[in-house]
Amino acid sequence: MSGGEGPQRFGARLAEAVTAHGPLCAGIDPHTPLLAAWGLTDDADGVERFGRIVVEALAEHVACVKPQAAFFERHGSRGVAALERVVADARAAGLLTIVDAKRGDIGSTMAGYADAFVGDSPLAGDAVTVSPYLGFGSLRPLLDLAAQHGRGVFVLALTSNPEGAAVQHAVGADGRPVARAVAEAAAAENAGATPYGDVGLVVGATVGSAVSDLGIDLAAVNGPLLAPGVGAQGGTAEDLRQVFGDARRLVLAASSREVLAAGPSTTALRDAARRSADALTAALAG
Ligand SMILES: O=c1ccn([C@@H]2O[C@H](COP(=O)(O)O)[C@@H](O)[C@H]2O)c(=O)[nH]1
Repeated sequence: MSGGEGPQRFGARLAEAVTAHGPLCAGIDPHTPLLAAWGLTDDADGVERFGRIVVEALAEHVACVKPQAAFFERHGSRGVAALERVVADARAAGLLTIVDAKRGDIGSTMAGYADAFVGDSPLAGDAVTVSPYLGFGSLRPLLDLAAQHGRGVFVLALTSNPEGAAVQHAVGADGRPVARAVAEAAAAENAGATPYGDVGLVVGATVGSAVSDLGIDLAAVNGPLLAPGVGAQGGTAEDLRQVFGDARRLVLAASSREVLAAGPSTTALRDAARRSADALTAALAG
């Protein structure tokens, strides 16, 4: 979608936000111990308050936020309504939102997830995470609706957890490692887009040498590379340079618990996020 024909594309909006605020996507993960530490109840009201505090603290200070849908869904319909209000709050504050929902299903059901997460539903943020492990092609309805609405999609490629390798490093029938096939499919979606396309990948900060070992050309993806695992999972800003190499200009690092541990003070949250964004900017520069 080019300028003037519809909503500004996600890739363009994200690139602008990263230029303004640095490559940090702050997670909104209201874990039970964090809710307790913040003096909040472990229910729908607590997770909503938690999310809205993060939005208030970080709007105009970070490129985007990533609410983790699981922590809202665990409180049922009231939790889902809380997530909707956090997404609305972020939008009103001008903060980009990636809803980390990791949906994936057969194509016909994917159309339902598309309506929920990249269509007109109140659950739709600026982008959503999805799983390609029912086949990249099964994502088609969601990829198409996201493009129509100027929204983004982050496809799991090399996840930050150690168990992911058993599936993602496996070599498929066509001789390509599964994660490389996912990366090449994302690249095809983004061909020709500037500054980059709307279909990103999830590649953990903790994956070590997997990108080069599997022969994955991340720069060719030409889409944002969401890198969770910085902070609580042991990944560092310096690791990102090693993992992403020439593709580092595409990196959007995700960090949740490390930043959230500074709350509930909005000033302390903001300071923690700024420190993290500055370290990431420095590590990824040049
Ligand atoms: O490969 C992945 C994909 C997603 N995540 C999510 O990111 C955050 C990480 O939280 P931290 O507190 O910074 O560890 C969380 O919501 C995960 O579900 C990931 O970690 N790895």
